[in-house]
Amino acid sequence: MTRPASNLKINGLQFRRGSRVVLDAIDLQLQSGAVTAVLGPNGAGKSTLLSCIAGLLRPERGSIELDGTSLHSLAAMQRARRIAFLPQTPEIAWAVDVQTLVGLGRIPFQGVSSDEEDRAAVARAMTKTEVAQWAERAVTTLSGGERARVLLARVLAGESDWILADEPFTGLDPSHQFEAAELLRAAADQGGGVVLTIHDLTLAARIADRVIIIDDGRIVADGSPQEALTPQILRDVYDIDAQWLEGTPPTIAIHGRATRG
Ligand SMILES: Nc1ncnc2c1ncn2[C@@H]1O[C@H](COP(=O)(O)OP(=O)(O)OP(=O)(O)O)[C@@H](O)[C@H]1O
Repeated sequence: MTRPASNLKINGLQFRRGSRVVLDAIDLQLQSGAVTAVLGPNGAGKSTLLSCIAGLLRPERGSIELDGTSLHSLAAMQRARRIAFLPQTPEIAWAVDVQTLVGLGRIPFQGVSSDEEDRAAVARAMTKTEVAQWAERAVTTLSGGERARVLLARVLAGESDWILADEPFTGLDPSHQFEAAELLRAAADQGGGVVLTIHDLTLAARIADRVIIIDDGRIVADGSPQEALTPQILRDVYDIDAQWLEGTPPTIAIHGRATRG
């Protein structure tokens, strides 16, 4: 099943925390059918950008449009049906079972889809992420990585046009990182839009069609992984010496902190 094309258009976005400008002059057009990876140092503004695009934070300046409609003119539930958000450190305060937690991904569809459709979407998401085995278990009894897969299942259960995922691979072992990456890739291949933040350069290069690098609240690189993750940009942004290694697929070797001459 392929979805109709969708786009997110961000113009002149500025977001402040108190007097501090955390994001500035962000202009971006995001197209569905692709995986966009947002990278940058700690505190650069990546999570803030995703929260703005999800409609959870309201920027002081600029506009965000979803298919030509201002994001903030949409009702919260309407927005949530189109854009699913996986936060970086989701709090799970209560011992809800896995199936119920994944079902929370269907809340925006209450009154819109049938119980049967909701159950089927939850089952699909749990199968894809291989969490069905824990359906009855309290989420609080799962390991960090197991919980990360359940949270990914919750986002997939929404079957929304867009998935915004803030560091979705954190805490996952290498095999499950690839599995999660493949699930997000598949969502994009089926016409969905995927925007994720990530710190792993090689995984970003492998999974993303487009890489956006943010430094100190501004976009400093935007292009294919080869265009955006150049040794010079990596040196400027992260202060590291890194190089691309030939291979299938290519990888990025980090030699260490940049040596200053
Ligand atoms: N609730 C908050 N109150 C005040 N400042 C905040 C708040 N949340 C984030 N910030 C600040 O805004 C800046 C951008 O934070 P953000 O979480 O967007 O960075 P990030 O690029 O996602 O970082 P990381 O890679 O460490 O997750 C940081 O300097 C951070 O300290």
